[in-house]
Amino acid sequence: MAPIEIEDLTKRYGDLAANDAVVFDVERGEIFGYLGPNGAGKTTTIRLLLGLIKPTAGTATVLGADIRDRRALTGVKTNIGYLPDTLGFEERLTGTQVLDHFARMRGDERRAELLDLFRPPLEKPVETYSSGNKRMLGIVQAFMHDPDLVIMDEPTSGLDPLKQDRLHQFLEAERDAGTTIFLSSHVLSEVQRVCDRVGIIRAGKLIALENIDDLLTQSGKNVWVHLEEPVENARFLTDDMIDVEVTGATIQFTYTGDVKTLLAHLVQFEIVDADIGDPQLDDIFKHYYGDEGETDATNEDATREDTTAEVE
Ligand SMILES: Nc1ncnc2c1ncn2[C@@H]1O[C@H](COP(=O)(O)OP(=O)(O)OP(=O)(O)O)[C@@H](O)[C@H]1O
Repeated sequence: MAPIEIEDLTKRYGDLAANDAVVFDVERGEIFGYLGPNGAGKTTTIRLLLGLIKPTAGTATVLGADIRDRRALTGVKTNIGYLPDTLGFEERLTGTQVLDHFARMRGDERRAELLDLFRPPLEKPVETYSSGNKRMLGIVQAFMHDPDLVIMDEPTSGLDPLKQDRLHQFLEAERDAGTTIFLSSHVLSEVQRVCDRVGIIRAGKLIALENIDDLLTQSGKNVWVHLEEPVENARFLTDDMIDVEVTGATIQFTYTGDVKTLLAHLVQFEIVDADIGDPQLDDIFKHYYGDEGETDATNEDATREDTTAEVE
């Protein structure tokens, strides 16, 4: 059984489907990236998986426990690490006291090793921490009981590039040692770097589920051509060119056909300069989202059902 199996998972807030019949599995020993812009439904899925909110329909299992079965879910939580998007630590406690609290619930056999790596301050109250240091404490908390499955909501938000890099290397090493990692992100370079597979969610619906390498290769080539002078679109453009942008004599597009055919086509024109390259994940993301990349604060005024951010 896969560590996470999601079946038609649905969560409605009034008319809004924050998750709409979402289906996918997260396999053992992979880093799975869950992508989508603000408001797409990523946090909703995570909170459902942790039993912090209840599904309207459908279900999921996490380490074999049905998320609707409170007792079963509590049983497996000792083997799950969770890094919430908003860290709900008791602000007056020191870092050490926060970690002691989680250690009493789930253990802390890797605490020293993780503190050595991520180095959050320990002796001052959490309310005085920078957001980056708070996240470092959260990372220690999420991994210190050596869980089989770690769920992270926007893990690098607030981290400087060096700390991001340290976290990415750490996640890759954990994955190689067999830990399953599910992370949500809208930092596409991060997902492209560390994730093995990716699920893309849009307005509550899963719209892509792919191995990262396949997603990048299937998505064609990014082509940029600068011509001696503008030509008529009808002469230049072919059906294999998508996401086309023409600015004067410069044409940019994604080419979904065979590269040899493209080159044979291009030589008919007076080309000043050209570049043909592999797409990046952000190009693919733009393709899926179009102009909606900046969604979608829909229903922000709806009544919030639950604001708990910490695993019980
Ligand atoms: N408790 C709630 N009550 C009403 N609407 C909610 C509630 N929680 C989330 N929503 C709505 O559900 C949708 C999905 O929200 P969600 O937080 O899952 O998105 P997200 O992809 O995690 O976004 P972000 O990247 O901004 O964290 C949004 O439209 C949001 O306003």
